[in-house]
Amino acid sequence: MQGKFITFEGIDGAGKSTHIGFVTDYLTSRGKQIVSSREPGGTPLGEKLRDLLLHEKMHLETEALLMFASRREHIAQVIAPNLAAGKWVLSDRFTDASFAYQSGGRGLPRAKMEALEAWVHPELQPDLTLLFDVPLEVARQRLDATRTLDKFEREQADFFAKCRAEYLRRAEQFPERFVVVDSTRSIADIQASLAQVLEKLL
Ligand SMILES: Nc1ncnc2c1ncn2[C@@H]1O[C@H](COP(=O)(O)OP(=O)(O)OP(=O)(O)O)[C@@H](O)[C@H]1O
Ligand SMILES: Cc1cn([C@H]2C[C@H](O)[C@@H](COP(=O)(O)O)O2)c(=O)[nH]c1=O
Repeated sequence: MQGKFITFEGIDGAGKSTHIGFVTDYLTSRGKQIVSSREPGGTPLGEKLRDLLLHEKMHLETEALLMFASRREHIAQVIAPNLAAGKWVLSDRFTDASFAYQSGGRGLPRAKMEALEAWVHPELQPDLTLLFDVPLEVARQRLDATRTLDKFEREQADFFAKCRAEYLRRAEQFPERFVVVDSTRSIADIQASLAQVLEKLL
């Protein structure tokens, strides 16, 4: 039987990476085999592209194309074969991030993103997308507290406002797969909600 595909989304600092370990443990305890991965990245070539994408300046369309190049490799090497083998694949970001960042944040016309999506994965969509949603100021405080910022994380508030708005628009467009998680709550509260969401998928 085909496994399920779960994606984790949100603006930088929203808290999505924090919960991937919890979801992995929860599903493992329910007998699922889990493969956890990320975008950009997830394969040796994808990780090289990630390094470029997070640290080099480039044309907006180059950025969008490299995101999808990394994704194509990720689907071919990790996502598709593992789903076919019955494993559950968790990905820290997928195509909704391209809509949020390259279209919403940077302004690439949505039609171009839709064309790339239709080319690279015409059949594949996540079974569940967890969108961790927080006001920009909360995300910014969490980031500042923890790390050296990359190219995206150094963007201004206006950029993240547009990314967040595009994420929320996607959630409205695809209510059958999106769950918007209020990520201002405590980690324990969020994980209690996640358990309820996951139960419905099992
Ligand atoms: N609900 C929460 N309450 C308080 N702190 C949180 C919460 N969720 C995450 N954090 C903290 O915020 C910081 C950022 O979290 P995390 O790395 O999960 O964010 P992220 O959305 O994955 O960011 P990025 O996309 O940049 O990797 C971490 O220090 C984490 O411990
Ligand atoms: C998949 C994808 C990612 N991005 C951006 C979003 C983040 O700022 C970085 C990845 O960093 P993270 O800490 O691992 O979340 O890349 C993007 O702009 N477009 C995409 O498609």
